[in-house]
Amino acid sequence: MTNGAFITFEGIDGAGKSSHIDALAQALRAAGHTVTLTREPGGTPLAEKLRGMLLHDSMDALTETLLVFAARRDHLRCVIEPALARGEVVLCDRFTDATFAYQGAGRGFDLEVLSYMERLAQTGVGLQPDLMRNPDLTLWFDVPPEVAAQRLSAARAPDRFESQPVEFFTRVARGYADRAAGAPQRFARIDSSQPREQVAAQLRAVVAAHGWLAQTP
Ligand SMILES: Nc1ncnc2c1ncn2[C@@H]1O[C@H](COP(=O)(O)OP(=O)(O)O)[C@@H](O)[C@H]1O
Ligand SMILES: Cc1cn([C@H]2C[C@H](O)[C@@H](COP(=O)(O)OP(=O)(O)O)O2)c(=O)[nH]c1=O
Repeated sequence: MTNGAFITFEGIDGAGKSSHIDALAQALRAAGHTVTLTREPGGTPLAEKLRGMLLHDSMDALTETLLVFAARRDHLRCVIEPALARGEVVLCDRFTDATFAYQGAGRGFDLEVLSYMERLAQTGVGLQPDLMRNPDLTLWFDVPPEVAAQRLSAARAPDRFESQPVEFFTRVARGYADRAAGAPQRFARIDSSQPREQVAAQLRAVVAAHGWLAQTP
């Protein structure tokens, strides 16, 4: 058994995840936790190579899904499970909810096949052979797609996913909402259309409510 915690960050591109993950890692470290900060697709040398292909090379939805799960399996085996076994807090920028949202809802890939692949990729990698690894908490940055698009257009050159039209992100956002409805105990919705300071305060309050940070008065 492990005392570690697996916390994932999710949301459409431009929702504001990356703006908060470092600060949360710092707060957790200040509270005495050892934190592994990582991301998907990526987090290992192999998975980072796959990330490069996923973000820049054109491919069909099945190829995309296979690469995403291959990267995830390697990441779980080499980084996430060992960190959790050491009792660390793992903060991961995206995980399987992104696959259901982007490949499933966004690109229309079969959700039942995704569920099967999820089970296959996330089982038998840790100390408990029968356990299917899932996040303990998913921080879902929810923002209207139009707001996210506006933020992104001001921020950076788009990759293959970010250059999709706003209708794609409307489907992706719906995919996240469906995943959240299916696992309400695991998901915490962060209203990411708020100003940055309020988003940070809400985030901190959620993590504190789970006992990983002190409650602020
Ligand atoms: N609450 C916010 N209000 C306004 N702009 C924000 C907010 N949070 C993030 N941004 C800006 O929006 C852009 C996308 O944020 P980012 O954290 O990179 O999103 P993500 O990692 O979810 O794609 C960045 O330019 C960032 O500075
Ligand atoms: C994990 C994952 C990410 N993605 C996509 C979503 C993002 O557009 C992209 C990379 O995610 P991200 O790390 O959020 O990129 P950035 O920090 O540049 O915003 O990969 C999927 O399509 N499926 C997945 O399973």
